[in-house]
Amino acid sequence: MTRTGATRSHSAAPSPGVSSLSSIRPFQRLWIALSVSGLGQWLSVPALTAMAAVLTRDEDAAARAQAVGGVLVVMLLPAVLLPPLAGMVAARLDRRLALLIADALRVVVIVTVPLVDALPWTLAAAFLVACLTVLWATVATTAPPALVPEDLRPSARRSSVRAVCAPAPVAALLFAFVALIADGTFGVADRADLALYVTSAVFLAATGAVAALGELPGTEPIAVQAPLKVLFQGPGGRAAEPGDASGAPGARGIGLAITGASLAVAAVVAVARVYTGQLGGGDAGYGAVLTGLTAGLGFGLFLGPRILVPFSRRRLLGLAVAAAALALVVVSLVQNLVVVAFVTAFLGAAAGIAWSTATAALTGPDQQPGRPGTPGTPDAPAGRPVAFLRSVALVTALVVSAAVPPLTGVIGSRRLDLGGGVYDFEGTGAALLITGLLALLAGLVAFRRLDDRHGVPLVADLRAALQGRVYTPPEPGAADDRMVARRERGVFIAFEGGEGAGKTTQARLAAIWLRDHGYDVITTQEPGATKIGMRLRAMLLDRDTTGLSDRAETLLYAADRADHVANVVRPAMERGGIVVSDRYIDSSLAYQGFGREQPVEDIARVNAWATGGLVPDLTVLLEIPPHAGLRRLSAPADRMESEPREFHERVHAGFRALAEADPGRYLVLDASRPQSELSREIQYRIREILPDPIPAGTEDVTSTFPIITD
Ligand SMILES: Nc1ncnc2c1ncn2[C@@H]1O[C@H](COP(=O)(O)OP(=O)(O)O)[C@@H](O)[C@H]1O
Ligand SMILES: Cc1cn([C@H]2C[C@H](O)[C@@H](COP(=O)(O)OP(=O)(O)O)O2)c(=O)[nH]c1=O
Repeated sequence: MTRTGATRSHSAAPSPGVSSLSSIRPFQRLWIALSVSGLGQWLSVPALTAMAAVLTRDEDAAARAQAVGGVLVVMLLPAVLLPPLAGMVAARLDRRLALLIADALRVVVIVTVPLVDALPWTLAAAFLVACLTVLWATVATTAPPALVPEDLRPSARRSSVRAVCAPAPVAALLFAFVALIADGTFGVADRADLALYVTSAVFLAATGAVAALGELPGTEPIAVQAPLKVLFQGPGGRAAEPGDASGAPGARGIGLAITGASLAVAAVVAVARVYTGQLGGGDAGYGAVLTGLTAGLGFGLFLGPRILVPFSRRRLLGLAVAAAALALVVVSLVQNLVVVAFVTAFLGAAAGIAWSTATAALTGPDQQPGRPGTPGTPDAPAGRPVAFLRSVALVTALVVSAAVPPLTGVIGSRRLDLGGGVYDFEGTGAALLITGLLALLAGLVAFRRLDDRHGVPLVADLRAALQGRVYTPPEPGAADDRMVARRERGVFIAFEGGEGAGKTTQARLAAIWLRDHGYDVITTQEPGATKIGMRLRAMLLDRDTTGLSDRAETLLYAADRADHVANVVRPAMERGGIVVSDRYIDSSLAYQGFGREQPVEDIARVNAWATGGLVPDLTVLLEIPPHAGLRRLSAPADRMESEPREFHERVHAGFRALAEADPGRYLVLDASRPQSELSREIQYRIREILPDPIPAGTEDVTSTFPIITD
């Protein structure tokens, strides 16, 4: 989640155990069989869509686009709806038998498509192939790990996912090659046949390879998550709550980003066959565009963890989605097949970067699959968030495949009179343009929601990252270095975060810096800034306090806050001071709301009443994983610190959700960074909200004041 941490966490080191995997013969043989089958699986998509296009060749572009879209829809539906059923079937079948059935039946179904030569059967066959693919994929990702020792299973799992996905660009290239041969050999009516026969042959080869395998042990459990359920429940596994406290910080923004990236990728796939036809390319052109897209995706997945290492991963995610969307806009406007193929490759790369960055952000630095230094990290902890993103992508692709082809028909061919000239466009291009703009909107909103460098100029940040460093704002220049004697209303700055995040340290450093510049600064904290507050604090934090109800705890913190605001904060602000508080209302929302699982709105209401609605001008949120923060503390744990890990995880996610709900008021920082860097960023942000400088004449006088250092 945090910038530098997440970046380092999935750097370029090889996955542990890969070299040992290659020495396990049964695993290798299964891997090869799965890769061949994977090739057939990816080849079946362009082959069946091309068949649908051939069968509607005498109809208009909209009808062709809908036939192609129909094939894509029926191929995606099983992937969205059937995984739980496939899991149940796979669990009851011998693993090898399940692979054999899936491969052999796909040989038969696909070979019948050119023989029957009719659209309804093409659609039905596409559906059957997709159902078999779901069954196959369930076994393909769970069978290989059972063949390797326990400690190699995580890398075996990742390796089998690669066997399933990596053949996609090879399949697209093979399709383009086969289409070139078919174009020169067959009549228009039979041009898609060869690709289908080749697909069938690939599945036949896979069947043979599986038949030659030995017994596949079924020790690895099959736990299949239903995509729609995962989508509804969110990455944390619970139904989404206001502010999204589902245990995966920023999940909504990340989900939105993946929606944007999937919109762009799926729109290209949905109209590529018809669009390339309109640009003068046949199936070979279609294959070339798909090759660009899939190779770009693969390259982007590889590049994601390695590109712009010092740059905020969250910013990178938003930017990658925006780049993919802009590429789609270019694809929609440039009516040249070669350019379209290249720009599509760029689109794929941007989407690949978005995917790998999103999964890294959701699974967190400690749970990165393949992270160096964590050999044997099981995929399980990362499984749920990745399943969530997969569901988002699948459902987006399904909606796009169902909606974009009809949209091309609704728009139709048009001529735009631009005064000086005319611009002819087809419904396909216009539908791509609309989807591209939607994806761009998703990317920009996601960027805003996810931005963890609020106030840091993007261009300077990017430039610094290109030079291999993290951008840190400059020291305040002479012109900003003005002093302020007094003003009518003060400034209220709160420091928030979990235990040991460095709130006290940073609040103190900020106060010193402000005092150095002549401000009247009041440092304070919660709970316990007043006499009454001290007594409440003792009650709240003493480990001897047992049986305190959650509501009573909430009210005691609110009582402390009411006293604090009435007797310390408001008087200081009324005399124009700058109040720096170590914790404020957000602590109650995070601890008593998210942590204790009480309704956050109720806590907010009680506290708004207690404080007369006083909200900080700036809240600095210092983020640190709870276990790391708690490790920093040396004193014996108090009543709150001794809460279980899950409590602190909820508090952590709660703080993040609060910041995301009102990004303008927060500065969110990775608290694992060095203290000096953090305080520099805090100073930079505080300067934005400081009162106006006083006239220069007064400055001459105040600049001679002695510096107060604490
Ligand atoms: N950025 C940092 N990096 C490493 N250690 C830090 C950092 N900031 C604070 N610390 C140390 O962590 C401990 C807890 O810091 P503190 O400011 O008391 O946290 P909090 O008030 O959030 O509980 C202290 O020992 C402090 O010196
Ligand atoms: C202000 C506030 C604090 N707390 C908790 C958080 C801390 O565990 C504890 C305050 O302890 P304290 O030692 O002051 O904070 P820190 O450990 O961050 O330096 O009270 C709440 O649960 N609700 C609140 O509203």
